[in-house]
Amino acid sequence: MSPSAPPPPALFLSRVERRYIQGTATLDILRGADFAVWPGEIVALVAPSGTGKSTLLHVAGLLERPDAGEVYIGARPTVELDDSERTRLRRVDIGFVYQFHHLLPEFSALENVVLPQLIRGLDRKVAGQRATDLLTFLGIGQRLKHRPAELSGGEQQRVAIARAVANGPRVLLADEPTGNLDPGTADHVFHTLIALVRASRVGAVIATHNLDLARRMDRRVTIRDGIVMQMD
Ligand SMILES: Nc1ncnc2c1ncn2[C@@H]1O[C@H](COP(=O)(O)OP(=O)(O)OP(=O)(O)O)[C@@H](O)[C@H]1O
Repeated sequence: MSPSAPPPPALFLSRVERRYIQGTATLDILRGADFAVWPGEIVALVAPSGTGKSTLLHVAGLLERPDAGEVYIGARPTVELDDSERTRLRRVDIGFVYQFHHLLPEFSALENVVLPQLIRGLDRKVAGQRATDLLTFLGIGQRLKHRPAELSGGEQQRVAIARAVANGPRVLLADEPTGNLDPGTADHVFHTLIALVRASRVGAVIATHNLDLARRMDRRVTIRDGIVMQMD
């Protein structure tokens, strides 16, 4: 690649197909979906229930293999990689945020953000400093030693966001990240999430039913007949 070549998309799905067999029926959920997300871009994924949002996130996050097509993380094709290489790539390059935070209850906020970095092989001190910086950026620097049960829902979700970006991923995938929060808290968490994505240049896909939040992202896409389409 020449020095002046633009950076590749953070995430690129090329002609992705994914189908499920349910009894005697075949469900063609993704039917040749093309979808690119650029570094620093935040894309809202808004589509009716059952159209394939989670499927798309699972394929993009290397949790499921497509039946056809290719998934690029940065410039790297992933479909032909073996399971251990896909797991490694997932740990380093992809962050996930779910509706329910899935934090480890017996660990503090800080430890929850340190752990994925240790699993990746980072030094404990470096990991601790990065976790502290991230949690401070997200406005919960005063809660580092609290366990999840001692935090509010919004605080828990901010810890989950810090954990998702702790390893400096290229791609952040979020499935209704504020769906479990009251509107005021959701707004605040969303705001900090956006700020973090902008600051870190991660490419983010956020599945949501909340059109108000979707309008505040860079771009909105939907899934229609198994294809990803721009909404506006
Ligand atoms: N592992 C699976 N086996 C069989 N069918 C599946 C599987 N996973 C998903 N499906 C089906 O594929 C379709 C799409 O599911 P998916 O979870 O991607 O939809 P969604 O758009 O995320 O929905 P929601 O907004 O309700 O979460 C659904 O009909 C679902 O039942």
